[in-house]
Amino acid sequence: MSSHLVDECAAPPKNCFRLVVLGTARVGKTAIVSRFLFNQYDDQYTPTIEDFHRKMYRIRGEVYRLDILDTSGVHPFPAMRRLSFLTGDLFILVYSVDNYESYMEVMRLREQILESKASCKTRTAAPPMIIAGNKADRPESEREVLYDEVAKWVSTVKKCAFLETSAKKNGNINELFQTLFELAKLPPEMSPSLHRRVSIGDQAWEAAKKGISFYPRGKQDDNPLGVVSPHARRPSLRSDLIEAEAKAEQEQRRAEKPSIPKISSALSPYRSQYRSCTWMSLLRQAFQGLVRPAGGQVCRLQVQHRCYNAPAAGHVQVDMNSDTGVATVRLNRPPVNSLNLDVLTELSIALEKLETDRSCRAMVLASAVPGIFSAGLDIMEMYKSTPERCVAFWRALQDAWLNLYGSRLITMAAIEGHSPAGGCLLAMSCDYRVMADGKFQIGLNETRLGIVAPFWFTDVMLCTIGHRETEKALQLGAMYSAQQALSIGLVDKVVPADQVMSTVQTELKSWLQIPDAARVITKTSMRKQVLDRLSSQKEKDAQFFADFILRESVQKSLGAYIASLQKRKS
Ligand SMILES: CCCCC/C=C\C/C=C\CCC/C=C/C(=O)SCCNC(=O)CCNC(=O)[C@H](O)C(C)(C)COP(=O)(O)OP(=O)(O)OC[C@H]1O[C@@H](n2cnc3c(N)ncnc32)[C@H](O)[C@@H]1OP(=O)(O)O
Repeated sequence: MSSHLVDECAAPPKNCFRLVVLGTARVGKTAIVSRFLFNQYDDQYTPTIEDFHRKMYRIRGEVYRLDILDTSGVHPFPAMRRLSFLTGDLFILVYSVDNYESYMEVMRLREQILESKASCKTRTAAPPMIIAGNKADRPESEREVLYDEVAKWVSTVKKCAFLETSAKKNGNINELFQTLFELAKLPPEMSPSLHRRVSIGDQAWEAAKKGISFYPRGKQDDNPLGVVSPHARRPSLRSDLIEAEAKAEQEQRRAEKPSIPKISSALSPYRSQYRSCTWMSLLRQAFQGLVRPAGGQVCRLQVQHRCYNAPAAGHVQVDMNSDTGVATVRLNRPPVNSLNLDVLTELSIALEKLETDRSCRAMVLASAVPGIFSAGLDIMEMYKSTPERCVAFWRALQDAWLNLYGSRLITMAAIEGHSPAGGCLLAMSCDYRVMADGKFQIGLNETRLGIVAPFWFTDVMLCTIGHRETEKALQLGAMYSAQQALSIGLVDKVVPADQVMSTVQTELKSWLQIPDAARVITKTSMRKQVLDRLSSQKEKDAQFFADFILRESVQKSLGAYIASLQKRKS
């Protein structure tokens, strides 16, 4: 039976909750989830990338839905991680009693969740959380985290509980969920021991779905049921938004005060602040703490992004060919694909998703806008902006670049148009570049705008064309034709515009013949130093960018450059 039938008895928004499970690798997050859902334990360790589960309940005549996000402890996917903070209603933070560092990570995670929630002023400033000290079955001699130390810390923090657990021995798993559900004021029957686990097709569940009594009269309501949806998929951004709105409306109707505005109306005053403001951009701004709710009222933003065929994904289109394992990612922000906060966020999330998609081996970065690859960073993000916005924007760029340059995938740029500055950075960060011959230009032209290419732009160019060419290119802010770019090694192949894509596909064939593991190790070892240089100083770099770009002299140069672009047009 398919999962949509489970959803036939859809839970009302007020009864839908998202539980996010976080912690470092190998602490037993998936084992806890597996005990909770299936009462199973698997001794084999397989790193989780991100798993989504859904459990439906029928409790006292009402339907409830619990979505569970089992997150990765291994991979650094910052955009996905921040989204999980934003969309979670309740959290389990897991450490392992034999690993002190994993406990430290739990403390950091709690801070990050609170920071993220506070920044978008969601209804729950401190969401309910429980700390699970897992692997409590380990011998005392291996213990690195003392029970008393954690208990003492947890007693000082709000809306937080603590239990030691053993997913292996099924120790305290029921209690863990029961305590969390109590803390979150959810029905206690949601915990494993307080409802009957049934499967789809079970007569009791089918009867409950139809609202008829399977049991003798009056008995059904006393028998809470829980069913795991076998094919649950993460909801799209749009359906999450619709649901979040419905939930907020419902709550507004239920509670006479305080009134909770519709999300759209709560956020609408902010739409006018930004050009082409989409829901994705509102998510992004909330994500970065830039959206404040209207009129001092509270609103809840519970959204999720799915990159494949997500109807709400506007600026980055992903087309995954599962036969070949090749994804095509197209920038789609007319007129010139300038990279603003939204585009960079969408790009980051798309890249993270592809990175975790085991069927994906290669990615072609291209444009959906004719005649342009990307005009680079959106100058309007840097002109007359605020320090907070500048930092948020720069962090988004850093994340997108780290995801692209550090990707395990074969990455190829199909440059079918102009590619200045940030556009050139994206192209250079791929493994291979094919450019259309003709009038199009590519290069790092920052000095012409009166700004300076950051050290990591420079590093990538150095790795691509060497020291001497980079020195000249950067000082002059040189823009090259495709043929000139080919001659200095800035691109790998130049072909007529209508053959760029087919040439990329042909080139890909030989790259795909190389065993992935060997290729990835080689790529990683060659790029590590450059990636580490930025990773180790991201915050400093973001602050430095904001300070630099907001200097009066730099703003003046940017203003003049914008005017020159407009003049050239007229
Ligand atoms: C020791 C000190 C170290 C300090 C270092 C610290 C920190 C680093 C600080 C700063 C680093 C910043 C790094 C910056 C990177 C960048 O990417 S900056 C962006 C550079 N991009 C450009 O210069 C491209 C400019 N655009 C063009 O040249 C052309 O538009 C084109 C891409 C060749 C396309 O030409 P065409 O097809 O003719 O289109 P139009 O020129 O008519 O443009 C259409 C509209 O789009 C607007 N636009 C163009 N580019 C951008 C852009 N990048 N951002 C925003 N808007 C852009 C253009 O103005 C037109 O708008 P209107 O229709 O007139 O409204």
